[in-house]
This record gives sequence, structure tokens and C-alpha cells, in this order.
Amino acid sequence: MRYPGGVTALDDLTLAVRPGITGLVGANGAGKSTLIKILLGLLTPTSGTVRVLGLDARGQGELIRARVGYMPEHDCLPADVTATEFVTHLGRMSGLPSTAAKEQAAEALRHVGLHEERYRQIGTFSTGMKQRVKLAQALVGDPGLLLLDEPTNGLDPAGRDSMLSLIHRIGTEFGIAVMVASHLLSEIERICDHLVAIEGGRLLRAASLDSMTQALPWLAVEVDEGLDLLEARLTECGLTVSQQPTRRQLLVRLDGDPVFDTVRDTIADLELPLTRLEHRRHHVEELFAGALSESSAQEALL
Ligand SMILES: Nc1ncnc2c1ncn2[C@@H]1O[C@H](COP(=O)(O)OP(=O)(O)OP(=O)(O)O)[C@@H](O)[C@H]1O
Repeated sequence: MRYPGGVTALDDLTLAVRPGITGLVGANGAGKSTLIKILLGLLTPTSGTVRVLGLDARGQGELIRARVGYMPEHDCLPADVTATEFVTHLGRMSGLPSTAAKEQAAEALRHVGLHEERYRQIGTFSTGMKQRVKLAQALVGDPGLLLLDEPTNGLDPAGRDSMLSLIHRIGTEFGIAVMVASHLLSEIERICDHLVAIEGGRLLRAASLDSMTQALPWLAVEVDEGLDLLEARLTECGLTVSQQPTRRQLLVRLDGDPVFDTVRDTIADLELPLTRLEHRRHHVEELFAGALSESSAQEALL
């Protein structure tokens, strides 16, 4: 995709996205919004092919938009109408008859937790509530796919958590495929089945989250106090232990089932306040740190 004026926003980007929740991650300017607009048929790529739910995004954008819910990144809500009026109106715009639009608007607003506030003017809403209205309008019309562009923008940590839980629920309980764009990998990896990472308009990596976070043979142990004592005692028991001082954590090598029991019993014997006992997995961010330094654009299928 080359914009008039010569900016190449996407290049050499080949991927397939399966049902489930897919995170589209990349820094600001990586090309996420451009990709979403191409998927919706709102932008026509300079070259290449795009199919969405079996439809050709180049000529069938209107059909795609009828089946896809879209939550844009930027604030685009009228201040002087109620949430119900706005969501109903957009339901009508996407072709629903009046009664169905009203019913679906009420249902969507309930799903996003705005049932009580549905008759309030949007101008009086907090940022979090406005993001929820944007999500509600994307849900109207029984979409088969949701494209969400930076849904946690502008939200505080609690607001981000609840928005992410909501998206996760939509993807799992309602069975709607979701592609959610974010520049915050650490945030989005919590709710995604698949990740697509782009950098400078090129594909960096596309894979299922499971395949990126294979368990490592280490047990992470966190105690509020007594880390040195615990390390010494576990080493005496013949375990391989390394201390992670920055995280106030011990990593204990897992080379057999008794390791769990030994760690548990030792902590109990020493009466230490255990806060975490976890089979260590790769953090997705660590993997991307490697990929980003190689800066390798690679074609991959999910
Ligand atoms: N209408 C446009 N005309 C020219 N260049 C554009 C246009 N829209 C986007 N770009 C450029 O294309 C590139 C990709 O932008 P895009 O908005 O798709 O990125 P993004 O990953 O969504 O970033 P952000 O999260 O900041 O929105 C950027 O270099 C941007 O400046």
C-alpha cells in the first residue's frame, strides 16, 4: 500500500488469519490502521490481493462492511445524542430494520456494560465509556468478524483490563473472530490466540501464541522474604537454582517431578511467604525483542 505522496505503508505482507482472537501489534506508524482499512475495503491497496470472510476487499467492500464490525481508533462520537440513539442509528445504517436495530443496540450496550447509562448523552461519558460505545456499535448486526483499532487507547490500567476482558469474552463466548490492533504487545498477548507483528509495514512474525510461549524447563518461585535462605536450602537438596535479583525470584530447573514437591516442602519448612510458583514460559516480548533486532521480515502462515 503506497499512499499518494509516496509513503509506503505496507509492503510484502502475506498472511492468513484464522478464527479466534488475533492481535495485530506494531509500533505507531507500523501500518496497523492502514491494514484494517484495507480489510474493510475503505482503502484500495496499490497492489496485492485481500480476502475477508471469502470476499474480495477490492470490489466487495460494502458486503464486507455489512458482515464486519469496526471500532475505529480515533474519537468519532457525537456528543449530543444518547448511546442508544447512536448505536441504533449505526445499526440502521448497516441495514437493520428499525425494531431490530433498537433491540440489537440495547443488547450490545448491555454486553459492554452500559445498560444503565444507555439514555445518557455521549458527551457526558468518560473515555472508558466512549470506548465501550464504539465497541457496542461494532457488535450490532451480528458481525462474523470484529476489527478493533487500539481499543484501549486513552484508558487507565483498570479501564484497559476491563476492555481486554470484554474483548476476550466476545471472542470466546460469542464466538466472533476478532482482530485487535495495539502498539502494546504485553497488553494484548493476554487475550490473543494468534499474534501478527508488523514493523515498518512488513510482516515480522505471525504465529499462534502457544507456539510462541512454549514452556521452559524452569520453575519460577517468588517469596516476599528469605530468597537467599531458600536458594541455599534448595541447592543443598541438589536442585539447580539461579536467582533473579531484579524480579526477587528464583528459577529452579525442572528435571523431574520431585522438584515441585521439594520446592513446596522447603518453603513450608522455612515458613516463607510464597507469592508465586509458576512453570516459566517465554514472555512474548522477549521473542519479539530478538526478532526486532534481526529486523527480519518473514512470510509466515498462522
Ligand atoms: N492518509 C495518509 N496519507 C499518507 N500517509 C499516511 C496516511 N495514513 C497513514 N499514513 C502513513 O502510513 C504509515 C502507516 O500508518 P498507520 O496509521 O497505518 O500506522 P499504525 O500502525 O496504525 O499507527 P498508529 O497506531 O500511530 O495509528 C505511517 O507512516 C503514516 O504516516
